Amino acid sequence: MAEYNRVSECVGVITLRNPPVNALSAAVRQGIVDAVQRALSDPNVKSVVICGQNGIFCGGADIKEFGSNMTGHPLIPMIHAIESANKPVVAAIEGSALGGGLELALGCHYRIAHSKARLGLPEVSLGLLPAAGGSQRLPRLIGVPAALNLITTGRHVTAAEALQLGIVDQVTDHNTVDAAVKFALSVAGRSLDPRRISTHPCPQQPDLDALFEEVMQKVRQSARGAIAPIACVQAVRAAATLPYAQGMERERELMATLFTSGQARALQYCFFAERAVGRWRMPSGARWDTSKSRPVHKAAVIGLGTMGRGITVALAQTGLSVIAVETQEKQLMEAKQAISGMLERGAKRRGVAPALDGVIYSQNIQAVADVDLVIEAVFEDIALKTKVFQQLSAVCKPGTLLCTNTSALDVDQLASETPNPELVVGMHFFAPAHVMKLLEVVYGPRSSPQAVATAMQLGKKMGKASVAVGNCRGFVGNRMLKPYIEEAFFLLEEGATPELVDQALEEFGFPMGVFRMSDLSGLDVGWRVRKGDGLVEPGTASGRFARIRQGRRYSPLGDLLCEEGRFGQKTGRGWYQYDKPGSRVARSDPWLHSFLGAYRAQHGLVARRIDHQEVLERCLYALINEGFHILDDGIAAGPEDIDVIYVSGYGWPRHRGGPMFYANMVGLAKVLERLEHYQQLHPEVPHLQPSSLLRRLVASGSPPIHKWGEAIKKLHSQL
Ligand SMILES: CCC[C@H](O)CC(=O)SCCNC(=O)CCNC(=O)[C@H](O)C(C)(C)COP(=O)([O-])OP(=O)([O-])OC[C@H]1O[C@@H](n2cnc3c(N)ncnc32)[C@H](O)[C@@H]1OP(=O)([O-])[O-]
Repeated sequence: MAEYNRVSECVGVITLRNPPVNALSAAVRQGIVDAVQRALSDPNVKSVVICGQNGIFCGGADIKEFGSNMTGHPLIPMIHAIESANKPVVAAIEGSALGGGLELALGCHYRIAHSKARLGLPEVSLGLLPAAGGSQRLPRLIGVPAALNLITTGRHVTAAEALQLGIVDQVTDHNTVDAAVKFALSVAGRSLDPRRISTHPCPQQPDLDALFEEVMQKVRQSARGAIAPIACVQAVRAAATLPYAQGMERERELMATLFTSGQARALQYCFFAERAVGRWRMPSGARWDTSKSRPVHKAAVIGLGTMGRGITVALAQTGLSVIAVETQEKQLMEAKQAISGMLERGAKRRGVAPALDGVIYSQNIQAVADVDLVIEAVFEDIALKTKVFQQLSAVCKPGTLLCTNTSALDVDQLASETPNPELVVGMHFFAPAHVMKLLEVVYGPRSSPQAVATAMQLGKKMGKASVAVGNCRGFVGNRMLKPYIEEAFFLLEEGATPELVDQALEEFGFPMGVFRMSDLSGLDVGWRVRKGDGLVEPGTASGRFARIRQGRRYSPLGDLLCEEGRFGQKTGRGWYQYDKPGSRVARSDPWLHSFLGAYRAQHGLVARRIDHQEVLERCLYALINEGFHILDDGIAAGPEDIDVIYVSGYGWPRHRGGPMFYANMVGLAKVLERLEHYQQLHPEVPHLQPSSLLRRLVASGSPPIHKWGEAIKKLHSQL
C-alpha cells in the first residue's frame, strides 16, 4: 500500500498505492510508517520523496473507514514522525492533495506541485475539520486569514495559488517526482529546523479578536445550522492563540464532537450518494456500466426563454458547438445579448476566454438538421412541445437524440409523437440552468439505454449532479414538492402565518422557506398548473366543502392571491410585500394577515397555535412520504437518488443528508407514527396516508438506509 524504492543512489521514494485516490487507509498509513523508518535507518539515504501512484498524490483519510472502528497506525503520529525526521522529506504533489493528503504534505519539509495539481482541506464539507494537524499547521504556514478562508470553505486551490499563498515551494510543468527527487538532492544536509511548520508561531495578525469575530459571524450566517464550519474557526483560533501542543489538543477535542455527529454522517453520506447516482440503473435492467453513450459534438436548444438561455450557456461552456433557435426575431436578438453576457461573465469568473463563437443563433428550426442532440425548452405546453417534436423528427438527421426540458409533462407522450421514441428522454434543468447543479434525466418506458447514457454523460460534462429518474407527474423533485407546499397552505388555514412556516423551515436549514421560495419563483406558475388540472374555482364559496376538490382537501389560498394579481416578487406582492416589483427583500404584509383572518372567518376555521415542530413534521414528513411512494413505484432507483435531487436542486440542507436520509436519522417508526397521527386528524388529506413501503420497512425492522435497496427488492419479491 506504500511502496519504497531508492533512486539516484541516495533518495528514498515512498509511493502511495491505494487506487483510485490513494486514500490514507490503515494499510497505507502502516506502509508509510514502515517506509519512513526504512529510509531514515538507511545510511545511504540522504533525503526522501513521498508521492502517489497514477498521477494523484492523496485524496485524504479513507472516508470509508469512518463508519467503522478505526484501527491501525494513527495519522497524527505518522505525520509527526515525518516532520521530526532528520533527513529532508519532500512531497511530490500531482493531481490532488486533499484533506489528510495535504496534512501529510504539510508534515513534509518541502512541497513540489505539478502545475495542474489541486490542493485543499475540504474536511468541512464532510462535517469534519482538518484534524491531522492541518488546522494548526496551515495558519502557521500561510497566516490566519488565508487559512481561515481555505479551512472554512474547503475550497481547492490551484498549484499557482498554492505557490502564491506559500503552501508549496515550487511548481513544475514536468514530471513532478523527478523534480522532487532533484530538489531533495539539492537540500540534503541542510538544517531542517526552519522547515518544521509546527515549530513556527502563527504570523502576527493585528486585531485578531475582531478578525475572528467577523469571520465567525459570517460563517454562522452561511452555515445555516452546520456545526463543522464553526468548529473550523475555533480550531484556527487555537492555532493563533495557543502553543502547538495545546492547539493540537483543541483540534482533537473539536474533531471528537464532530466525528460522531449526525451532521458528519449526513455529509459523508452525501459524498457517496453523489457518486452512487452516476451508477444509474433502469427497471428494465439497463445500467450505467453496460450502456454506451453516444458522442455529442454539436447540440441545439429550441426556445430561448430563461431556461433555454441557461441551457445554451451550460452547453457552450463545455466546449460544444450549439445552435440556439428562437422563431421570433426580437426574442432571438434579446436572447443573443443575454447569452453573450452570461458567457462573458462566466468566462471572466473562471479566467478563460468566453465561448461566444460556440453559439450560432437561428430563427429557423431547419438549422438543427445535423446536430447530435436537441434540447427543446419551449413554453410548458404539451400541444406546443408535441408540435416542436414533430418538426424535429422531420428535420434532424437519423439518430439525433431528442430531449425535452420539461418540469412535469409526460415524456412518454412526447416520445410517442416521434417515429423513434427510443431516442427521446427528458432533461429537466433547474433555473438558472447554467448555475444550478441538478439535472433530472427522465426516461420513459421506451427510452433506449443509450439515450439515457448519453444524457447522463452530457450532464456530467456540464458539471451537473445528474440523476436518472422514471417518467411520472413531476418526476421526483416536483412530485415530492407538491405535498410539501399543500401542507404549508393547510397550516395557514389552521392558524399559521407565512413568516412562522418559513422561519421553521429556514431554521431547519433551507435557504428559503416555502412561501419566500414561492414568491421568488412566481405564484402564477402553480396557479396555471392547478387551472390546467381543473382545481381552480371562483373564490366565493365558503365552508368545508368549498375546500374539497376532486375528493380531497384543497386550499384555494394560492389561487385567491393570484386573483388579486399577487404573483410574488415580480409584482411586488405575494405572500410577502416588497418595496417594488422585482425587489428581493421580503417584508411581512399586514394585508396578507387580515386576508388570512377574513378567509378563516369565511370558511368557519378557528386559528390555533401552531409550533415549529408541527410545521416541520407536516411539511417534511408529507414530502418524505411521497419519496417512499416514488421508491415503491420504481421512479427513483434508490434513496440516494432522491437525496441528491433534494440537496442539489431544492435547497435541502446538505448537513441533513436529504429527505430520505433524514427519515432514516429520525427513525422510520417515528416518521410512520407521526404520519398516522396527522392522518387521523386530517383524513381528507391523502398525502398524509403513510406509504405502504414505509409501513413494510418498519414492519421488517427499519433497516438502515444503505440496506433499503435490498429490503425493497425483498419486499417486492414477496408480493
Ligand atoms: C484524522 C483524519 C483527519 C483528516 O483531516 C480527515 C480527512 O482527510 S477527510 C477526507 C478529505 N478528503 C476529501 O474530502 C477528498 C474527497 N475526494 C474528492 O474530492 C475526489 O474524490 C477527488 C478530487 C480526490 C477525485 O475526484 P474524481 O477524480 O472526480 O473521482 P471521484 O470523486 O469520483 O472518486 C473516485 C472514487 O474514489 C472514492 N474516494 C474519493 N476520495 C476518497 C476518500 N478520501 N476516501 C475514500 N474513498 C474516496 C470515491 O468514493 C469514488 O469511489 P467510487 O466507488 O468510484 O464511487
